[in-house]
Amino acid sequence: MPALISTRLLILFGESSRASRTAWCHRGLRFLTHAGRDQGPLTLASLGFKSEFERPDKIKTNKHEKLKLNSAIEVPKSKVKAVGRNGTRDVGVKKSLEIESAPFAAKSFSELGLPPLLLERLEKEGFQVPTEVQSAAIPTILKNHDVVIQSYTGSGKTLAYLLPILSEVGPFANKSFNGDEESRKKSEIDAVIVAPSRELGMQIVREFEKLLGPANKKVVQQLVGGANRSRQEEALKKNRPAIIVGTPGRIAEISAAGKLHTHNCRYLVLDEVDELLSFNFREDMHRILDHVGRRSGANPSGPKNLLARRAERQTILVSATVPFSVIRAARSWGSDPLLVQAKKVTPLESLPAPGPVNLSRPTSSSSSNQNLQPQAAIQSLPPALKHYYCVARLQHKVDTLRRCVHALDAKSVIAFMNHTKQLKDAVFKLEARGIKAAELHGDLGKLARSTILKKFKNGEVRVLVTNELSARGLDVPECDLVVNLGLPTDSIHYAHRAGRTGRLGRKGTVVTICEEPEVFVVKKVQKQLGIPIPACEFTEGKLVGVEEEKEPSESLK
Ligand SMILES: Nc1ncnc2c1ncn2[C@@H]1O[C@H](COP(=O)(O)OP(=O)(O)OP(=O)(O)O)[C@@H](O)[C@H]1O
Repeated sequence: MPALISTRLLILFGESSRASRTAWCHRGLRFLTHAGRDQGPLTLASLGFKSEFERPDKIKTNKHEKLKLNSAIEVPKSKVKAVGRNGTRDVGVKKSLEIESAPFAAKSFSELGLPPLLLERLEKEGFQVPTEVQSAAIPTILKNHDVVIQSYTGSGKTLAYLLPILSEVGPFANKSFNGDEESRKKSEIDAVIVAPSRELGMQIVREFEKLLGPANKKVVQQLVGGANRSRQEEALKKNRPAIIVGTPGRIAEISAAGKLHTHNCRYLVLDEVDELLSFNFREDMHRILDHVGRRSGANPSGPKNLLARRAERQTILVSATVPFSVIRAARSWGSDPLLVQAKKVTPLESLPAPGPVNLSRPTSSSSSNQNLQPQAAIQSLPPALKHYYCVARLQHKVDTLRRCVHALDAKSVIAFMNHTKQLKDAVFKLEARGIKAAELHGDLGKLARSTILKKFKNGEVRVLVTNELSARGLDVPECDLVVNLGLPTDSIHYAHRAGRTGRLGRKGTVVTICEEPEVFVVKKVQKQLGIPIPACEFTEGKLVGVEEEKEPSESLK
């Protein structure tokens, strides 16, 4: 039964008093988040692995590598794999993993073993210091491990996999790994990156293009739905891209038509993997997993084929939220996969199976969601985010949003609603009150979607009213406020929506506007994420804190 919360106006915050309340919230946030995470540093040594270094000849070494190899971990012969110079994996070679020596907090990209040409490009594009997750992931991927990359929204996970791929594929790669031009022409796609939405796919392509520069743009091609398929197929034939980025449906479609040759592919990246494992994508993902990096000539139905697949490609799974279903998938698709987080690399085999599922309410159609654990969301939020909730009647929600935008003086706002039909009405109401707004949802065409996003990114649109489509991966660094006008289905969805703001250390606020009977959902999200979400109101153009009087039964819990 929903908790009954009577509220009383507590303080009228001016800028300074708001700051002090914020500081309180932050202390609470840090403490709770820290308490949730602080189980001592988990290193491979602490997990009982041998600290001994051996570098067998067959394993590739990166010439540019400047890592200090202080210690290493020896892995049983049977479980070792590596990518050879021609892109095939040498299986059964004794290999040492220098995970512990990965410079988790590298001061520059040059410490991470990237090729000089790529370092030059990074500098040109203004990327100077790698983030923590990049510092951990780049050397680990360069050492050929299958990985699951988990770190909070906006922490730079895209470059964490993109840079090691560009170190070995395309114009910046060491030629001895890349092969000569002739063999590259003969070879197929080298890297397949899958994303659950067109917007995210296009964003990843732009990130690649930024580093590749105009001269090498054709090394990467996007294969997203909603665009002309035959044009994409023609471009594949003409440009022979080494990297493709796309949505599951379009990649599977072109692959099934025999126009996409990925059997010798070296990298398969699933960005927002927990979403890609959902029921909606099941068939397409099946095809992709079956055909990317498969040894040509292998019997597709036999059990040996699975082993062949494992041996051929490097699988990189990425998300801010990693439920156990992803861990299980990574274990079955990869060999000795590692979980890479900021400052931490853990063998997946050492992770315990999850406890009983405890979700606030039934989730969407996603089958993987059945396996979601509240813990999956805990480390997914940027620590500097501020969270509030505000009670409003359904018919007053949009007006409350307007007052919220003014009170926080937010410049770039993403407002989430659950039903597409409601978006137009909300936009109309906001525009009528002089706030530039636009709707973004899946029913719009590709062109309309990219035009709206462009306008939002360049500041022409102040409030983007959208649905779950924009919850994952969308990177608009300027976004300083996220508002939930419709409640997210669970803490995982809350985390992804919230993560559209406060990216890469920036300030950000998340406000959930809900009806009184929905407050219990906010309370559950708060508990599952381990963050304070205090109540607030918007009065006289200011954010006003509201004290909550707990039910007697609640205070006894
Ligand atoms: N080392 C870096 N230095 C400066 N900016 C960076 C660096 N790494 C990434 N960025 C920028 O940070 C922003 C967020 O990165 P990215 O989108 O990869 O985050 P993410 O962790 O994938 O987030 P999400 O989980 O929401 O998908 C992007 O604008 C990216 O260009």
